[in-house]
Amino acid sequence: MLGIGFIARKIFGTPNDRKVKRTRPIIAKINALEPEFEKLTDEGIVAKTRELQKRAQSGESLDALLPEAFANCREAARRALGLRAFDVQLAGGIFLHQGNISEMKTGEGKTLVATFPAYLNALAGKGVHIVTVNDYLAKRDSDWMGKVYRQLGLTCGVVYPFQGDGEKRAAYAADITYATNNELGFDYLRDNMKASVPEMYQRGHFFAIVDEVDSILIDEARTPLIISGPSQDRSELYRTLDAYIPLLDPEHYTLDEKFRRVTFTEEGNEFVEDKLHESGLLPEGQSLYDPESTTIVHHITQALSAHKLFHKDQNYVVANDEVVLIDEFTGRMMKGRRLSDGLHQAIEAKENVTIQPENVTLASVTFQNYFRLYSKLAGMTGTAVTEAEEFGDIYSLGVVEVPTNRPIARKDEHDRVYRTAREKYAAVIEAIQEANAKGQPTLVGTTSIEKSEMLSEMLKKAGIAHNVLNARQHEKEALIVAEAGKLGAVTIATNMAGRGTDIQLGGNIEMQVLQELAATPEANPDAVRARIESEHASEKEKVLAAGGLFVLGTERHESRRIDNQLRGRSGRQGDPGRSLFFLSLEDDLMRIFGSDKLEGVLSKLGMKEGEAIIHPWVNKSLERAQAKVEGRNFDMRKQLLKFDDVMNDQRKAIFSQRRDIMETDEIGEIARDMRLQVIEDLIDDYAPPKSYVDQWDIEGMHAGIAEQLALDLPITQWAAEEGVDQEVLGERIIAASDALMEQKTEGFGAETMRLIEKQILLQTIDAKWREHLVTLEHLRSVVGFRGYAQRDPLSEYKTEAFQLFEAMLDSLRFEVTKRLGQIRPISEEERQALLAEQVRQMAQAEAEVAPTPAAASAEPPQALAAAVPGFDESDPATWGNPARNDPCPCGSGEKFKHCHGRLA
Ligand SMILES: Nc1ncnc2c1ncn2[C@@H]1O[C@H](COP(=O)(O)OP(=O)(O)OP(=O)(O)O)[C@@H](O)[C@H]1O
Repeated sequence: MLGIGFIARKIFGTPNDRKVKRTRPIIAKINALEPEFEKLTDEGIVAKTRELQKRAQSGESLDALLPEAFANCREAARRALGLRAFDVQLAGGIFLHQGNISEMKTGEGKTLVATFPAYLNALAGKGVHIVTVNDYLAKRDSDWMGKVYRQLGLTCGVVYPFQGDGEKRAAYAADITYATNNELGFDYLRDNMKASVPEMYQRGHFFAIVDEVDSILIDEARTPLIISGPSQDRSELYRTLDAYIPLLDPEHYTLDEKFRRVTFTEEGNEFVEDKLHESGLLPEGQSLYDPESTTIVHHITQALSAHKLFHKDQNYVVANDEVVLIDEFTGRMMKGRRLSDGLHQAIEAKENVTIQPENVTLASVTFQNYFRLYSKLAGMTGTAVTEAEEFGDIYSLGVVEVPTNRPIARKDEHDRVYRTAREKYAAVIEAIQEANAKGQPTLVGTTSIEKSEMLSEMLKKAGIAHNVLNARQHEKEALIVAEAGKLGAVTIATNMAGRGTDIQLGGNIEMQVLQELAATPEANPDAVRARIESEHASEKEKVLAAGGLFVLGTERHESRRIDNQLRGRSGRQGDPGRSLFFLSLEDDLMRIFGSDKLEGVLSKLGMKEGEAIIHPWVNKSLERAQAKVEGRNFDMRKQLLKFDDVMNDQRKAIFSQRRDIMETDEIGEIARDMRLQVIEDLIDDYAPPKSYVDQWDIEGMHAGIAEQLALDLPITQWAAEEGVDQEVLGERIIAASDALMEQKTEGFGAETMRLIEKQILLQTIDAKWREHLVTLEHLRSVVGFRGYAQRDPLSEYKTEAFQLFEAMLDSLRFEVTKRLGQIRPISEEERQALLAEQVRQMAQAEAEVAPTPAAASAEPPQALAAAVPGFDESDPATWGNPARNDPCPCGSGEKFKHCHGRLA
């Protein structure tokens, strides 16, 4: 029976239908403008952009400009790419502009959709960021869509790892910037470690369109981005502990695959304890349960995890003496990403590669918090409804389903479930052969590099020609994708073939033209293109007749979305296609997530060797298992976010303080306020409020003042005077310390003093903040245990994190005041000595680099000769090139690298 809800939906439409309907009048306006814009010359299009920019920047709302801007953009894209955006694409663009997630089915052309809101919002002149999941897509999309922006008279840039400074700066200064979430997050962190505003790359966080938004804001949200620096080398420890793991028996540990957890049993603990005693890593008489053993327990547990939870070629690959992680969702190598807390080192020990030094966190941010910096956020995806709740909860983003341009013609068949993996793969090979025989291009999805290579071996044996697309082959990605839609092509892929893998039926014309022109440079490009286009048309005809692209899945992923993305490689733009998953009871997902019931049912049905069960009930029960995992991950992320929120508020406070300090002209006042607070604290400590003189710790105060303010004051005498209370004392100390600082300012000159104050403040903030991050991390791991004491870990964490933050600010004030008290201009003799030392060191450095002419010429000796006669400590331009470990010529007493050397 149909419920009231259904009838109501039929009459009134769903909320989604209504949202889509509301775009109709706007789209009608854009369409009505089309003939007028078609008539514009190329210059006319650019002139229109300039006009719109003026209007936007003089206060006209972007909403009001939308129809003209979209009409201009559509015309520009038609000229630059030969694609006329469909009405549904405009609708998708409108939703993005309104700060929503546009859900558009795979292959509907989201890359083009993003140009509309990007163009409109870029008119405001504050920069628009388009965020992609990987560097390949950032480059591809900025090349591809860059043509549209240029046609419109706007600039477009791309940001990528290891880019030159100038190029990156230009990319961020462009109207539209393409970048991965990683690069954006890292640049944000790096920017906030810089010493002055002009050095920063990002000019703010105005509007971001996040492509494949669920991958970035949901899958990856759990991973914090971390900038870290090396600390001590403990490779010996890792190697020693690693050697114990292979000696363990199954009763020594318990493995919980569902929660990805492995722990030692009582027996295991005893075994390990003995081993540690033998090697001397654990002192005799100390047990693993003693609090002093925390670190060693931690590391031996990591060694165990490295062996039991991390699998080569599934979770990571070993390449060039390095352990490189593989992204679970995209199947791509995550170069530079390291597991924390010694886990990466444990895996390195297991794989017997060089153990990289452990790192300490210098700065970190999660994607969730990075993206919450933007004034407006929007996203695109093929598959968001499964996570609509999370988007609403965490990012306040609404999800709108945009209808497809043409109905989907792909057939998604029911799963086929076999008893064993062996039977499953036999059936897979057979299905590939069958499709191949009629020329249907086939894309085979696998869940790991290992499995993709195993299947490749099997196909070789069966004599079927094919390509393999996995993280090992990523250089050839574009080429393999370009071929994958050709008649009879077979492509085995890991989940690298997901978002953005645009497989064109009959092959990719552009790629073929490029290849042919590279092989025969003398050929006429137009003739080559014409021939390839006509060949392509007939090949596409045959592929369509064979049924379009066949997507064959060999396992289901934990997340439904990843499965849907694989299916979505087929049936793009209304093309025909087919998708089918082959599963077995031995698959991880089935094994781990309640296949008992399933197995019972199947055995009752009495399956024969090689036979599959195909039933909608199986699909349903699998989807339930997947939903369960997704739900659990969601809860984990929410919890993580709550913890991270605490740090995020603190980070925002510190980063904004930092920026104020970089920009302010009143640094002297900030430093003085800090000093006054320090003096107040000192008096409170040694002469508490309402206490009498004979209760004061006068000696302590004298020493404290000497230490903090570099002043030797007659506190004892003052305290003996009639009528001297805390207030009078305070006034005298302030006067003395003000006088001292004034004297220093005169000695250095006001300008240099400001520079020094700024640097000391920034350096100290950075150092304190880093220490604080480490402390917070420790606090986080410790509060978990407190759960046993019936206390809520989160509120414990919040309270303590706040106290730690306040303590950090206190110690920041003390440190800055102390360091400023210690600086002094250097004397004439010291200056001479310093110069002599510099000359000596430079001569030595030159002697060392002499054998390589290039390096020697990089530091011309004239630089020094020119610098010495005019040396002026207040003018860094006259210092020549001090060595990093030398005292800073400004006379701060700090090493150059910690002082002015940081700015250079
Ligand atoms: N208006 C249009 N007219 C004709 N073809 C179009 C149009 N818009 C996009 N296309 C084509 O559709 C294909 C898919 O585009 P695109 O890769 O942007 O899809 P997508 O929505 O991002 O898919 P997915 O995210 O699932 O990979 C491309 O080959 C593109 O050229």
